[in-house]
Amino acid sequence: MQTAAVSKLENMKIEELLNIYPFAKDFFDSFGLEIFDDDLEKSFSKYLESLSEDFLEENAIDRDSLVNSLADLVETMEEDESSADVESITIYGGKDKNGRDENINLHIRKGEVVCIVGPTGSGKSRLLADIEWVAQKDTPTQRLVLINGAKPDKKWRFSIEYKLVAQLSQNMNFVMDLTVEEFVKMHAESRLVERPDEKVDEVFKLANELAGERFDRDTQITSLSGGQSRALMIADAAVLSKSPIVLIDEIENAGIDRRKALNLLVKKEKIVLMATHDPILALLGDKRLVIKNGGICKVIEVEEEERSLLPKLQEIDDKLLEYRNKLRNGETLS
Ligand SMILES: Nc1ncnc2c1ncn2[C@@H]1O[C@H](COP(=O)(O)OP(=O)(O)OP(=O)(O)O)[C@@H](O)[C@H]1O
Repeated sequence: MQTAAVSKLENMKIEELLNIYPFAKDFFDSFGLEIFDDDLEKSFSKYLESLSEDFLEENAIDRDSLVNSLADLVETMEEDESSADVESITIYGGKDKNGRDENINLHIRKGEVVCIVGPTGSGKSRLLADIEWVAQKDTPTQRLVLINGAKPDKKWRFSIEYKLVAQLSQNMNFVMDLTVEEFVKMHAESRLVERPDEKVDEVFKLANELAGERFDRDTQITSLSGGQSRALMIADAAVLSKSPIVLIDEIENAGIDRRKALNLLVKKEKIVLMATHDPILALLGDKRLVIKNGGICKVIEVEEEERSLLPKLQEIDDKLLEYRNKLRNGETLS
């Protein structure tokens, strides 16, 4: 708990506190604390002192934990606001592996999907890492990343509470002995979302829509298939994560509905960047960054002409899926 935040609250007049943090009214109500007109001029600490010991005992509360809980709530609400307001990121090019200028100035807006392509070792992960770290010419690439067109607030780089980026990696190794419902609920509670039960329902429903095979709320997470756990992670990131940017490494062959997964993230107004060589995902994206020798060497806007290949690719993909399922079920392919 930050003591500065606590003492700021303690010194604030009740009237000021309710004006700046309207949700404090619900907070007081939930503890049965009534605010009368003559309380408005009191500081929060004076107000707390005016509560009788009997009242505190009856309601099983104490002054310190009231201040701390309100400070926690303020922190969470402020985090919500600041996470919601990332409208864009801008990447100013640095140098490639030979020290040549990257010559790029790339603007990515909320709701955009950007694919990153390039040979092994070309620097795709480095680019994702530069974004995650909000590079300020202080990484091997010397790239500069801006948020909303400006130098980023320190919180994006140095605070653990403000996570700019949610990473979805290929390996979902669950080791916990929990059911799907318990796992998602734990996430919802740790992220202090409002109405956690509704959010848990939403994550579960979406994850099942994305997964090839259905699973139940009481399925153990350790027994989910690769596709099911990936679907659960994507739904979880879309609904519960406050991070405005989602970075995904390859999701091909994960047995999930990739189009729905992307649509879901876009609908939640996230910026999505993914390293992928899956042609369907590449065509579903808005642009494609081509990486060579550590630098972005080309930006391809996905045009209608290229995108018109999608139905054909989808058909091939469905066919492959059908064969894969046949193999899975022990059938022959002829
Ligand atoms: N512009 C650069 N200047 C210096 N080093 C760089 C640059 N870009 C990338 N590198 C370094 O090159 C190495 C390979 O990069 P990276 O791991 O990002 O490649 P990749 O495309 O993700 O590879 P893979 O497809 O195999 O995962 C890393 O050590 C990375 O830090």
